[in-house]
Amino acid sequence: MSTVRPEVAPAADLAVEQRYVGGLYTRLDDLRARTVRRLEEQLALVPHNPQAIGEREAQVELHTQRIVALDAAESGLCFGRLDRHDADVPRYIGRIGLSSEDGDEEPLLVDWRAPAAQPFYTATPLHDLGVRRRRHIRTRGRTVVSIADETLDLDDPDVAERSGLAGESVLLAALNATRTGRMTDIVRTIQAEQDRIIRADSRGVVVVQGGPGTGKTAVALHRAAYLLYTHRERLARSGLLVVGPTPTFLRYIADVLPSLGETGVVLADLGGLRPGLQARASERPEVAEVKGRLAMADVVAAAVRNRQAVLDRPVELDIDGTRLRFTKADAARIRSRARSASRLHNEARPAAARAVIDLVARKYADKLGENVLGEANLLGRDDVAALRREVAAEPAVHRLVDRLWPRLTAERLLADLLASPEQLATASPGWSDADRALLRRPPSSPWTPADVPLLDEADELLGVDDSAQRSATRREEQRRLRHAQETLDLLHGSRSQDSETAEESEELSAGDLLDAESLAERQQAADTRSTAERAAADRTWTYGHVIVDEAQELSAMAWRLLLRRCPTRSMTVVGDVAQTSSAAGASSWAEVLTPHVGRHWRLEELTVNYRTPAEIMAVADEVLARSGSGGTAAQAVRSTGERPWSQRAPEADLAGVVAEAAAEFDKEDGTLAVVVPRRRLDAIADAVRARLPGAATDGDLTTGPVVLPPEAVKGLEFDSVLVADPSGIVEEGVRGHNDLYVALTRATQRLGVVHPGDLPAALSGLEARS
Ligand SMILES: Nc1ncnc2c1ncn2[C@@H]1O[C@H](COP(=O)(O)OP(=O)(O)OP(=O)(O)O)[C@@H](O)[C@H]1O
Repeated sequence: MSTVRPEVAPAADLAVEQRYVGGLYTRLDDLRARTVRRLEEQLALVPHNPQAIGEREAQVELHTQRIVALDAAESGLCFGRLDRHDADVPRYIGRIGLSSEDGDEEPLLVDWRAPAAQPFYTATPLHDLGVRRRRHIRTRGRTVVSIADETLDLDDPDVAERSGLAGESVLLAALNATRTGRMTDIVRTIQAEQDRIIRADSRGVVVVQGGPGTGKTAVALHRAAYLLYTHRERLARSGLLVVGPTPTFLRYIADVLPSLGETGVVLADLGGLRPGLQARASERPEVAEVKGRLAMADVVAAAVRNRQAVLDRPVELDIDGTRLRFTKADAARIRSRARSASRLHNEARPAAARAVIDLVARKYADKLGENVLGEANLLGRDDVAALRREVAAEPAVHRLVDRLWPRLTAERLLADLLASPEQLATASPGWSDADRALLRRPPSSPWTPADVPLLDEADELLGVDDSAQRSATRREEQRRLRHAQETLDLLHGSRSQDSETAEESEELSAGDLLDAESLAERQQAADTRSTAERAAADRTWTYGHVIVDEAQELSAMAWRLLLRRCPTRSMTVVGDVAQTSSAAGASSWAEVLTPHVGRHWRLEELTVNYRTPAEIMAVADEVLARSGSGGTAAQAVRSTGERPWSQRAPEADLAGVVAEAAAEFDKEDGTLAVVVPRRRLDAIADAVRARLPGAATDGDLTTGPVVLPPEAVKGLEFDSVLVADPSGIVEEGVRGHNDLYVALTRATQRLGVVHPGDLPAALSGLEARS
């Protein structure tokens, strides 16, 4: 399957394609120059009212985006050509669509996402979709450097030998290329099984299951670009969210969408999904597992309820010398009045405050107007109203309201809950002490990614007490209205004084067309942030489409958060249940998704591994078979002829041997990762750094070798991978075999394993070296 058979076209063809591609670049330059001119014109405008400012901003945004897209198309503008049975002119496929100036029916270049481009990815000799020949055009800068042709003709004797991979030689060249530490796009070589998923209907939840290296991330990102192209208007308004496992992973994939000309997408990891918070602290996997359980939704809800008018003993109040008693039964009355006012805690607070004041005022009036003869209260209605005002101004009553119905933020609620054994116990009836103990933490501990869904859950129940905000908004509206009226009065006044001729008085003035209200509306400052910026800053934003990568790692609570962000359930979920490392993650898609979307999801599978050579996959498959995860490996698409090896090192020398092996790998081209059990991270990183001073333990993969624990290499890939202490990785992880499987499958070229003790039986396929 992996033989590279160049399908080179004659040199004359190269000249033909160079002429055509040259023409495309001329057109691109022309369009760019025109767009720059339009942008400059807009920037030179001096808008005189807020509406014009808004319009100008929109135009500036439009032209800027267009320039960004045109610039992104520069590299590899055109990469394909289709010759069809029933058309005389060839169809060229590229990164963007370009039409000819005189509006010819056949565009100069068809955007890879357009339906007309699909046969480039999916036509086969058996289903040729009207295509006679598919040509892959490779360019460097603006120069065509090679052409590879595939004839889709069943009578062609070459066809029978082919592997079924579209553009095999071009694909294999891309797969063999050394890596840079940043993911690149695959528009030139998308394969048919990937294309089907990229273009799948946007409605509903699509789950893409596939072994390591099958292109799940690549497919997810190209699908994002495809959906933005196909549903541009809708998604421009509602936004698209891509969720990945770690900040390092997000940095790794960050260039792909911009290289496809798309910049308006929100990329976030779980810890970054709460606006204004970067939850980056780490915690033990057992703790994250407990926090991720669905039952935590009940715990958070109970924690909120337990902060609502719960008294363990009566409160004595002193109002102007009069002593009053506020009982547990009184608190219960407040609770039911406030809860019937709003489901949301903070929104119910004004009702709680009113109920407390009413009740205290009544007790006060009863006491003051007590009739010793046992007859009706001596106070009249006005007296009672005056007492109510007095009670409402009383600091002791304010303190009582704060105690009975505190204004709560999600952060405060959760910090209090996790720091208080009593609050935890009341909020989690039926839980084991051991699980509760896992949740406990000191009050000012930093937030972890697993806290983010809990904070979000709390926000859903707390809401905001926006009464202060509402009255500020009302005041601001009134101010604008007054100002608008004054403006109109001024205009009107000046006209009546100045208009001397009948003709002038016939002219329409602003006051004729506008009333104060609509002028005030126009004067509202336009929100000039892009959709992505607004979405990223708003916790309650709901996206038009959500893409989740490495989705097998998400806990049930994280799913709840994401599904709230996507009420339409238009989602693409990609992952591999055989690579789950977190205890809270998934072992089957049905188990994860059924509680949230029932059976309304469909499964797509990817079966070909584009990353890992067959020699390495043979070893990794053995680990997978023993992991009991039930995952299925993907078929490796190429082999390198280089066998992965193992080397034994005495425990005392482990770090040194690993450093030496790393230095050896580092002589090869491309990127290098050393994957180690977390507990050995510092020692091995120090040894590797002593040998290779550029080595890092953080997530910048572009600067040199990295030493990382298995959970940090999820989703990434490197030319060379060195795994240290495989048994340590298996023992340390909650799903240790999965972690080892992930580590082994990161390599695109070579793999070595250094082991202090016996080699795990699953790795016996490695070539032992001394
Ligand atoms: N059609 C393709 N053409 C060229 N390269 C491809 C293609 N499909 C996948 N690749 C490359 O294969 C590698 C693996 O892809 P990707 O990271 O998307 O796989 P994955 O399924 O997400 O892997 P994992 O589950 O291990 O994280 C990447 O370098 C990607 O660019």
